[in-house]
Amino acid sequence: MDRRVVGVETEFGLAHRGGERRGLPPEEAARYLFRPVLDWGRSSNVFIPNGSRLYLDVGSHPEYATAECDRLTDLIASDRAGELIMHDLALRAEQTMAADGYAGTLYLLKNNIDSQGNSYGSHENYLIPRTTHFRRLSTILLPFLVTRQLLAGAGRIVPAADGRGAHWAFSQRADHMWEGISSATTRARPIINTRDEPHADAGVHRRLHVIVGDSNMSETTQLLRFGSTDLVLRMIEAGVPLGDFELEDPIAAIRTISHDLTGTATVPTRDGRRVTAVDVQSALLDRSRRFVAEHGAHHEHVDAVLELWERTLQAVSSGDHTLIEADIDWAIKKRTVEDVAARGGLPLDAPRLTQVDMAYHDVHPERGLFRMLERRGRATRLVDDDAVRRATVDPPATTRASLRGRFLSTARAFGVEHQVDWVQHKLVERPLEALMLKDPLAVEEPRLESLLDKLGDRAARLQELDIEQRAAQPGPLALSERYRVRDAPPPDPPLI
Ligand SMILES: Nc1ncnc2c1ncn2[C@@H]1O[C@H](COP(=O)(O)OP(=O)(O)OP(=O)(O)O)[C@@H](O)[C@H]1O
Ligand SMILES: [Mg+2]
Repeated sequence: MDRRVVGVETEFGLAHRGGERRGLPPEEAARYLFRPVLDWGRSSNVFIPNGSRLYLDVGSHPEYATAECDRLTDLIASDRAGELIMHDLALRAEQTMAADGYAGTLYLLKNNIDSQGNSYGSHENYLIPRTTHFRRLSTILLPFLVTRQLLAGAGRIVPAADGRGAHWAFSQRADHMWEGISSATTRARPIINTRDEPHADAGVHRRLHVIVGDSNMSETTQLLRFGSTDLVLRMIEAGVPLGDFELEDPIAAIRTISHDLTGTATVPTRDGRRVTAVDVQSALLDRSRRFVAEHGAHHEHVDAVLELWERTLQAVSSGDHTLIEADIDWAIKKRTVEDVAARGGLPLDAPRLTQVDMAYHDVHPERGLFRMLERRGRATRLVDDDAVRRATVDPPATTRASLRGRFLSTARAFGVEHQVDWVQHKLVERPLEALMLKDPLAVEEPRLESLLDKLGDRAARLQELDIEQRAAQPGPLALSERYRVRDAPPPDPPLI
């Protein structure tokens, strides 16, 4: 597929530290966090004008699912917009909590393990043709994902246990995966989830649901994570021979690989060989290079993806992590922790270093450690602050999310009851005209226009607000109204 639709869902960790009193438990803090969302959409599961979804399930891990994107930079901007949106909600929650006598600081962490060792996810969704051979997903995609942590792991200090001292791991999620491929998400936590909800034409497409990824802070890590996965999927879809790396035990392998920063630990394949993560990744990189040389680059970042992929494998196999210390999350974090450790003469299991590990994922734009590093030029950027801010209110222009955003904003501007999800657009007063947009790449739809026209003479009466006008509205920017209905023109003066 030349244009692949991708979306990523992020669950955030939440911690409230009280001032004089004890902080609120995360469940309660989460309820405060989502209060403006509930006021705005009368539900804790809402689609917002930038085409994305905000969601709070039972429990304490608020979720943001990006709109469907088909350009990597849109995906990165939309994902980062989610951080800003959550941060904005956190600031408001701090104020309401303080007013209720719970003054304190609310920390929102884009990581995957809390201090109690609970894990929460970062789920990727890729549109793939229904014809994709399932067997190839397990022989190629699964070993790719098991070893992809070298490229896209968020890194973690593992406390001493079972006779092994504190050490670094590539991935936050690896120790929390329990199955290779299955249809359950929560209990079994499979690397690839086979639940079949394509949010598209089920006769033509599937939505591949990948549950194994760590949440990333670094934009370049995101580029490599989504860009390399897309390339591997392209080769699978094109039927390119890719060898067979099917692993004997993917779950044992993902753990072994995560805990070996040298990349030299071997894991058994089904056909009785032993391979390292670098072996698997190098083979797939090599084939990707050949594939791109034969078929051409299908988007403007392909060369950057290949270059960073190669550099990352070199960094792991040579042990020279400085090669990627501004580009790949685990290496950026590791360097920072090592700086702090060296300055204070601290061992790796020092509590201060665990704090640094957590602070790396704090989404607060000033306090968050990753953001600080970025400001100091120690993390490479691909999208600028302005693009991220715009992505909090504007949907990506090249997918159906643009239609969803407009439908939602228009219906709200007229105060008309409506229902929206990834596919559906419905005005409650006109249920029979509900519109299912099954093509995720649709950006024009005459039936949607005529549905909107039923709301009145749009062109004449709706005025689109710019981002500053929206920022001036009360409430979170992401929930601000996109249109204002112009006042009716004043009546003509009476003739005398
Ligand atoms: N056809 C599609 N192909 C690829 N990605 C899609 C497609 N449709 C939607 N997405 C993306 O998939 C993600 C869906 O997230 P969401 O969590 O809301 O859905 P879900 O996984 O079906 O539901 P839940 O997590 O509540 O079980 C979003 O990031 C969205 O952009
Ligand atoms: Mg989901």
